[in-house]
Amino acid sequence: MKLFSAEQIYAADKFTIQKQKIGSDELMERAAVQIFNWLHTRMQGAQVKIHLFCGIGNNGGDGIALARHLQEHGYNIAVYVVNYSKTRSKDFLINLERLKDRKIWPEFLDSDCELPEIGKDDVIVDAIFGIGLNRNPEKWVVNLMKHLDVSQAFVLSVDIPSGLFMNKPPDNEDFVVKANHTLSFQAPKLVFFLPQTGRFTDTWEVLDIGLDTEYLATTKSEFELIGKNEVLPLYLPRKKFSHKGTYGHSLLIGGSLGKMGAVHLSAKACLYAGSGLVTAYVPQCGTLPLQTNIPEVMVATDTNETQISKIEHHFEPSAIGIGIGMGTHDKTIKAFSGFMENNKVPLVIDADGLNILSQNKELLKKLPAQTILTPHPKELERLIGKWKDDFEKLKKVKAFSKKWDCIIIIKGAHTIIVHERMGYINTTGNPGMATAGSGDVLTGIITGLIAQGYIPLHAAMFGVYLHGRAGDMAIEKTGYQSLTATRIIEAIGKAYIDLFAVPEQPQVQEEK
Ligand SMILES: NC(=O)C1=CN([C@@H]2O[C@H](COP(=O)(O)OP(=O)(O)OC[C@H]3O[C@@H](n4cnc5c(N)ncnc54)[C@H](O)[C@@H]3O)[C@@H](O)[C@H]2O)[C@H](O)CC1
Ligand SMILES: [K+]
Repeated sequence: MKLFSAEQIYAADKFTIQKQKIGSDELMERAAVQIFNWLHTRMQGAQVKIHLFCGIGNNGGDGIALARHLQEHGYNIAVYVVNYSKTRSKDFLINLERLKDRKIWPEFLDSDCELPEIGKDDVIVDAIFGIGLNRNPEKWVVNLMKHLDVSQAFVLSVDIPSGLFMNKPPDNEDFVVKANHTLSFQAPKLVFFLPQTGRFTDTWEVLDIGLDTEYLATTKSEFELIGKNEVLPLYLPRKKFSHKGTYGHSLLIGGSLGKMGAVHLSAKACLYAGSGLVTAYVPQCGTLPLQTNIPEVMVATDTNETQISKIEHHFEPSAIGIGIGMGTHDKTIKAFSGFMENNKVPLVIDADGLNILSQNKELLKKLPAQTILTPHPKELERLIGKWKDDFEKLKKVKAFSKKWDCIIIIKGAHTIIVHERMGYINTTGNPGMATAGSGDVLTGIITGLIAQGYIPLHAAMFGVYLHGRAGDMAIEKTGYQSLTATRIIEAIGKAYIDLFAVPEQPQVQEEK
């Protein structure tokens, strides 16, 4: 699913209005009817007080139009116009007139008004600012936002929590309404997925207001959400007449004394993701535990007992994952540099591999095309330098990806896969996955997918999705706290099967 910029949404509006030969107020009406239906389905006419706070632009217009529908269905409403500007939008005014025709008189709020009383069991509709916000709200509007927050009432935001910009974080978190739920028109907004701005709404949902499908399909966005619909077409089925060689030979290089578990987890995940053969290259101390615990994995051993000191392999791997648990011993740095000089095999670099790369930036020139880097935030900072906010971070990562012809997986609550000008945002996964070894599992999965023939970008998208989905399926048994990396691996099979699960149909009772 594409995530559009504010400019693209305005352009889609314009295009739709022309093509469907409708007035702009018709789009507002659709938006209001969709929100009304959402509320009506849940409230079923309940006489809970609904406070509608409406700005003077089109977001406010949505709120005013919604108020009319709620009143027509007998809801207990109070309508306020947050009068922050004299420049009111045309469709706001049309809907204000329609409201007045029904003898509903909103209360006009401005800088010296008294704030309305709101009970904690009431509902607030937040239609103050939408995607048109272009400067910080004035102080009195911020006070109103605080007032909404302390009321503890349920806050339903229209389109986007008021005060959130579409392309930068707020200057102050008090400048934004804290929404319990947001009903967003046509497409989710990028800000819902970034750590600095995603926390302003607990949950969100998209409402279809019938913007032109051709426009939406042909317009290129800079961000896309990755869900089942997006990864299913990437799936490479297993063939009947195939053998283990068909599915590639993965090589995982890493481990050091005390961190051998990382390779263990990566290698196991790689196997579970479907790699035909897996070899782990580890220091000598890793041989016995690996051979004992995962008999399916072959082990090649460094001459050094406790760390990797020279990387050699005597077969042609289909894909290599390197860096997991590897440490940054001088000997290992030398071995890594030597390896990078000569390696042409598709590569996934994680953990200490990334740290070594950050300290030896000349090695970036040696990355094979489309190498996948999987940094967590600290590793990313070492690689690209500091950023001032999430938006600058994304810009810098995109530039880095283009410059070095690599794919970067920014790990987080919503992992983002960056490839040149595109960012693919994952929708699976949960807070339980913030646990030791979870990243090693991801590296193993992605390496195993490349070995099976997925192109690196598809391996990154498919792998990140599968990893998150396995985590989601595993917590059904473990809960968040007890989820471990091993349990994620064990659920990879379930996650694969789930790709093809048909949603359960509601049971229809046969008439007797
Ligand atoms: N296709 C759709 O998604 C549709 C969305 N709709 C709704 O329209 C809003 C966007 O409306 P717009 O009038 O462009 O902007 P806002 O209502 O967000 O802002 C109002 C207005 O106020 C000015 N302004 C901006 N920031 C400030 C500020 N800090 N203080 C004072 N004034 C400010 C600015 O000039 C804006 O014009 C969208 O979110 C949806 O809710 C349509 O209803 C249907 C199609
Ligand atoms: K809003």
